[in-house]
Amino acid sequence: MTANGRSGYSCMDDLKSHPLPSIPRSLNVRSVKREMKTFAEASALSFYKPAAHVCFWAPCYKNTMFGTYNAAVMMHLRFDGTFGFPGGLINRGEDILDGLTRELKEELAYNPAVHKPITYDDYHSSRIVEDKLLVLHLFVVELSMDQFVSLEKNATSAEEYGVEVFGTVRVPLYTMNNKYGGLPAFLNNRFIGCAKQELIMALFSIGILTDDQIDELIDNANNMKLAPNRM
Ligand SMILES: O=c1[nH]cnc2c1ncn2[C@@H]1O[C@H](COP(=O)(O)OP(=O)(O)O)[C@@H](O)[C@H]1O
Repeated sequence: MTANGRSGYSCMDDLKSHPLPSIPRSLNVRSVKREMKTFAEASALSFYKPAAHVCFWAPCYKNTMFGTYNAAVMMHLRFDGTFGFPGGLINRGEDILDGLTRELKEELAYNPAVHKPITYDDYHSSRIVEDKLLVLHLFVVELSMDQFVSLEKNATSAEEYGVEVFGTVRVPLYTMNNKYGGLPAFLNNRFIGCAKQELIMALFSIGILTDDQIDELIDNANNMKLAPNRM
């Protein structure tokens, strides 16, 4: 069983029975719900171009002088200066997992034999971008901390490092005493497309954040006046 709550999907077609994930209260708004599609609905949009991205995470308890966190969650800095998840466009006729694996090799030097192969059980959700005719599939993949750290270390040897991607980051999952430093401040970065909402959804599905914590997080992120060194 995965953080996505399911198991036993062996091929792309199996995902057609996958329901919509539960959406955190703060994202349960019309604009988000309109874009979220079940895999079956998304696959029926044959003229949309698919892309797949992955949120790698690993359980890891760390108590630092800035805050405490229970998981390492990976995002990366992209060529355009925004944060997003590793992954990319799937070629016409290509299996989604094959395309995702190809992209991850290019961007992260990901090696399924070392870092754990991604399976359809790791599928989380799909969203459409109507004006770009895109369907964006998100996978949420739990690694061991050893696998996660190996992926971080390998990333600088990837073919696309310094071209399409400028390094992985661990998302700071705590909120500092000033109620802004850490995750609220991180959320005020620029994110590609719906990646910020995908991050919040992934943290909710994994069980790292509850509805109440997400509400508070968004309030704190919006409340930049609490930051001592605001720009
Ligand atoms: O983390 C993400 N979440 C959701 N959408 C993303 C993310 N990263 C990129 N995208 C979107 O996916 C599409 C493909 O972008 P990407 O740069 O990953 O593909 P590529 O590596 O094949 O060029 C773009 O429209 C981009 O806006």
